[in-house]
Formats: sequence, structure tokens, C-alpha cells
Amino acid sequence: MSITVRVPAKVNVQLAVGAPRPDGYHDLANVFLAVGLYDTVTATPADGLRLTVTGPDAAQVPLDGSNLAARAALALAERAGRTADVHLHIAKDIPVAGGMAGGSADAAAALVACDALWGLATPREVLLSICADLGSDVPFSLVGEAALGTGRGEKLEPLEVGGTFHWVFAAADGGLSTPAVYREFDRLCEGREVPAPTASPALLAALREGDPHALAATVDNDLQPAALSLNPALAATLAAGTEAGALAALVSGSGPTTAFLAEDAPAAARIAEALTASGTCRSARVAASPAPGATVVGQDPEPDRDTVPARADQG
Ligand SMILES: C[C@@](CO)(OP(=O)(O)O)[C@H](O)COP(=O)(O)OP(=O)(O)OC[C@H]1O[C@@H](n2ccc(N)nc2=O)[C@H](O)[C@@H]1O
Ligand SMILES: Nc1ncnc2c1ncn2[C@@H]1O[C@H](COP(=O)(O)OP(=O)(O)O)[C@@H](O)[C@H]1O
Repeated sequence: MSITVRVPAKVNVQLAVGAPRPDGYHDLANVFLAVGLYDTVTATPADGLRLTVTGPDAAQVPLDGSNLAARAALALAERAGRTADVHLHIAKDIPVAGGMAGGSADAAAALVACDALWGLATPREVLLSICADLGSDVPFSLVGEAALGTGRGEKLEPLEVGGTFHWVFAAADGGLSTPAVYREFDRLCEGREVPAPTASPALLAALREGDPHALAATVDNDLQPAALSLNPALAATLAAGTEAGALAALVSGSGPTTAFLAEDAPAAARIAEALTASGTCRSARVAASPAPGATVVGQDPEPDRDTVPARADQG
């Protein structure tokens, strides 16, 4: 028996960040939009916990106990009073350390996959609370679509989206550490009052109406100056996308992936081509939003174990 779960990446169309809290986190008004760029996680019974990863960025994914998918399986097993005897295979397509919540996505997918494999039928609220313990972005990876995240981003309220938005995502060389970007945000804010974060009513209306022009006029990422300060080369990528006709150009979350909102699918394809030709990014690809959260897409009663790549085959 094996279970395969597909899980999307995200972009933050608004990321309003408050002052640091006593616990080191920041209160947010985090408007998440799931985008159709996916990792898949396959869970198969095994002797002990085993992890393999394939995909272009596989070499950057930790295979030890720090992997968020492994931590998710262990957390669920502990709650169920059983051992995490499972082989998790991650087919990774979401850029690593790119501000698109790839690790969070794998954690949510592993939870859903193990829950199904072990026949636990864990209530949704319990899964969401395990997600929140694993990381601020993990609950959103479980639910997908669009949501406003408050607190440190883990308290979710679903949002209505009235149409399809077309995006281009440009991957950058290297990654940016999320804590480092939040620290840089604090440094850049030194000496001034940081207002409490609130969601923009105009942005929520743009999402509801499915209007890319209105959304482009309201997207806002408070972490963008910090990401640009740590990786100034991103400014050239943003400029190249704007020049190619993007309605909006922004850093995705803590970066360094950059996101470009397009008028429609053909415009997105043109912008991706221009970004690739510009030489200002590692690669550029199109994706549409919203997209569903972690979803079971395959249940194989007798998987052919030989088709599961070993660690040495990664990449
Ligand atoms: C910035 C965002 C935007 O959605 O995502 P990415 O762009 O990195 O994917 C998130 O806030 C990242 O969420 P996530 O990556 O789950 O963070 P966590 O594991 O919970 O926390 C990692 C570290 O980020 C910082 N952190 C995270 C969330 C938050 N609200 N305030 C923070 O200051 C803290 O330094 C924390 O120790
Ligand atoms: N399953 C996973 N996939 C990717 N990264 C992971 C995973 N588990 C843990 N990590 C760690 O989390 C860090 C952040 O990765 P990721 O979640 O892809 O980016 P971001 O937080 O920018 O969205 C990585 O540098 C990596 O060390």
C-alpha cells in the first residue's frame, strides 16, 4: 500500500509584518495564495523512518530529523501512539529556501499521507494544530486556496477568490534564510514605530473580484526591502519582469524567489520567456492560482518498490 499526496507552493500577496514579539516571532497579516506549482509526497510502509528526495533542488533538502516531512510523520505517530515506520519519498518541484513554503508543503503532505496510510482519520482541527506546531506556514499548506493568516501566520481565515490569477516565478541562485530576513526587517525598522499589521480591504476585494489589475495595485510585501538588502541582485530581476509587461513584481515571502502577476496566461508565458532571456534569474516558470491544499492523488495497493529512487539517485 502507498499513498501519494500533492501539495502546492504559495505566494504572499500581502505580507504585513509587525514588531517582534517576546517569543521572537512577528505578528502578521499574511494573505496567502496557493499556486499551481507542486511537490508530491509518497508514503509507503517501511522498517523505521526513511526519507528520499528527487528533483532539481534535491541536494539542498536535509535528509535528517530536521526535514519537516519527517518531523510531521513523527509528530503524527507520537499522537497516535505508534511508530513512524514509513518511507517518505518527496518529488520536489518547489524551489528550496525560496520563500514559497516548500518545506511547509512537504510537512502538510506527509501528515495527510501518513494519516491515510495508517488509517487514523485524524480530525481536521487536530491536523491543523500539529501543522501549527511544525511551522507558521504549515497550516496554510494543508488548506491551500487563499487565506488570511494572523498571529504568526498560523491562524487562518479562508478568503474568497473570484477568478484565476496568472503568475511567473523566477528562481534565484541560492536561498535566503527566513529568520535572517525577519532580523533584517527588524534592523531596517530600528528607530521607528512599527504599526500593528492589518489586511488591506482593497486587496481582499481585488481577490474576491478576481481582478488582476486591482490585485497588482494592492500587492505589498513588508519583507521585500529586507530581502533586497540581503540580496541586492533581485532588483534587476524585478525590473526585468516589469519591463516584460508584468502588472506587479514582488519578492515571494522572505524570498529570494520573485513573483510576477500577469494579465492572462499568454502574457505570463511571454514574461517567463523574457525573464529567462534576461539572465537575471536561474529559471522562470508560469503557475496559476488559487490551487487546492494537500490532497491525496494516488493510492497504490501494491507499489513497485523498485520505482522508488534511492538517496543516491536524487537530482
Ligand atoms: C516569511 C513567510 C511568509 O509566509 O514564509 P517564507 O516566505 O519564508 O516561505 C513565513 O512567515 C515564514 O513561516 P515559516 O517558514 O513557517 O516560519 P517558522 O518555521 O514558523 O519560523 C522560522 C523563523 O522565522 C521567523 N518568523 C516566522 C514567522 C513569523 N510570523 N515571525 C517570525 O519572526 C522567526 O525567526 C522563526 O524562528
Ligand atoms: N522538506 C523540506 N523541503 C525543503 N526544505 C526543507 C525541508 N525540510 C526542512 N527544510 C529546511 O527548510 C529551509 C527552508 O526551506 P523552504 O521551506 O523550502 O523555504 P522557505 O522557508 O523560504 O519557504 C531549507 O533551507 C531546509 O534546510
